Amino acid sequence: MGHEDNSKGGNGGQSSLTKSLLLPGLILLLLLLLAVRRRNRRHVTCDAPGPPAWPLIGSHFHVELPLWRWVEREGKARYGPVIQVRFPDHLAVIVSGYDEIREVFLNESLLGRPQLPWRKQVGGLALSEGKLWRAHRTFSVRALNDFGWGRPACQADVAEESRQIVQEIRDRLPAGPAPQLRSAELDVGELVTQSVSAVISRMIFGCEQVAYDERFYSKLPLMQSIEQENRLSLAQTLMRRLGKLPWPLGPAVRRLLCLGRPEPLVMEALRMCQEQIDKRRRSLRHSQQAGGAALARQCSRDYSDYIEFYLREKTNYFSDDENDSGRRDAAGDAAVDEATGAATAAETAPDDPAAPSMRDGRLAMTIFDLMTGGVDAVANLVRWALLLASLHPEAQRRLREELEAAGGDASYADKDKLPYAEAFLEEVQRFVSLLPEGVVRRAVDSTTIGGYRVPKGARIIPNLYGVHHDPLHFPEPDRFQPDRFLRYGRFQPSRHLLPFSLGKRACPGEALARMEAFTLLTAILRRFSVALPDSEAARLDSLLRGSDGFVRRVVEHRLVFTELPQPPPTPPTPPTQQQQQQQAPQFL
Ligand code: HEM
Repeated sequence: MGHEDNSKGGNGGQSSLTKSLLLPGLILLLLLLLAVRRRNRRHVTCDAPGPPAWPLIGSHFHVELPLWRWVEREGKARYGPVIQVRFPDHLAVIVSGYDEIREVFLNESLLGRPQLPWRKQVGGLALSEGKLWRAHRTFSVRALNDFGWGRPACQADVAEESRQIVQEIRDRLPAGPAPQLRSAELDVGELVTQSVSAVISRMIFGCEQVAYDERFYSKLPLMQSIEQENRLSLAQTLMRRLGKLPWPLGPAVRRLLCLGRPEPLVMEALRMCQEQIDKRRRSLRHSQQAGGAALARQCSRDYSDYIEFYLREKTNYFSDDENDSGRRDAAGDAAVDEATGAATAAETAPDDPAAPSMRDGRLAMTIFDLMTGGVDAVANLVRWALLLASLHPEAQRRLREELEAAGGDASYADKDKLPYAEAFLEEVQRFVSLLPEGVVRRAVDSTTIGGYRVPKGARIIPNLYGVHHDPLHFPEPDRFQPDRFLRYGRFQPSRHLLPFSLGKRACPGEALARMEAFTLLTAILRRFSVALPDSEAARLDSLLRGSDGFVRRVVEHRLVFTELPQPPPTPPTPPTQQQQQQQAPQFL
């Protein structure tokens, strides 16, 4: 009995313990459920259709990368023009219809970009947001527009570059007996990239160009960060998610995985850029000491370069509290200071506008963005245009006839006389869609797209390839047909073609890109015919597929370049009266 009583007493003790724990447990659970409900109410969830999503791994196994290919192959037909895809560390919304993409580009709540922890506070153009982005954007667009980028003076620079590339190609052709046309199989990819990068580096750094260095152009932050983002493995996205956990776990994971610091390659690129900025600053100072005359002698152009503009105008554009929130990301700042050798604000004499400051680090980031944005896309546009010209001899013939009819050395200023050349390049942009997913945006506030709710923080991917290949707007979209951009013999652009996007975040380099691509392509095709050699024809499918990067790069290939009979050489255009009268600018 005593034993029974004891055991009863023991069970009774356990059950009273259970009872006393049950009530607080239930209350805790109830509170948790209420908190989750409140949170869900506060946080808008996306109601767009999409593939199934599983806890932690999201829709990882239901989609393929790059997303635009998956959307075109099956996603669009199954889920429609707005699709949500959940990844372990973020929600992506892929938008394919023209009306919906237009809505994205013009929506103020979708002006953000996915944020890399270290990049947030160091500015740059392409991946910053808020006030910081606005300040850099206003500054850069002003520099691009008002200081001659895309204007006649700058056109002369590009024309000079196109003469040089033509000469380089000629030099690579074997000498032959006089009446026979000289011909050779060449890969001109690097020549084109060098030309484009020479133009843009002269515009940014002035006359002292940065020597061509492939690392500098292929590994720059804009490309690198976006491409890395697009290629993250499941394990990497899971790590990212762990890094978002609350203190102390999240910060510990971030520190362990070095998530808050720029890549060593980015640091190297920043350092290279800072060296150029310092060099330019010194030369401008010397030129000012010599009364501006030295610069005028040294450079034959009449527009400012980007750094010159920065040194002269920065106080008008940037204030000390330009940070979005006033918070500074210590790890990011320190890393960029270290990379660029820039002094912190405290070390900088406030009344010395030429002294290095933290903003030099930001200038370096913006320059990277302009150079990577500028070089890779434009060089690939010209290379795609040459490849497509080689596959369409009839288009090539019409283009050349038009160039001959417009006069031996017709330039970009004569483009109204060259509607077929413009239509040809427009069709290259459509057919290839160089940035098939544009540049990813981020919702800075909850909003809607095509009537679907989209929460703050979601990444928005505009499927530009999909719009450019929509049979509703471009019949037989997989046929290369420049004539679709001609009407009664005149160039007729289409509003459904959006290679440079629209609205406040649209590509700031559009005018320059169009001018460069047009000038280089017409200069090359005026002097040479291009054809695909048999050795390359065997892998035509992979050539037409291109690479699956952020920019659809042309894969390496050779074309047969045959020199055409030369028109008589025309002397270089003398400087205009306005150009001669223009005073050497004052800086520093
Ligand atoms: C064929 C050539 C080019 C194409 C197809 C292209 C396309 C684009 C697109 C689609 C965007 C994204 C806009 C958005 O999010 O709405 C963009 C942004 C950008 N592009 Fe271009 N681009 C080209 C050439 C250039 C050139 C020559 C430069 C530099 C001079 C440049 C610099 C930039 C920069 C800095 C951004 C980021 C702008 C921002 O976020 O505010 N691009 N480009």
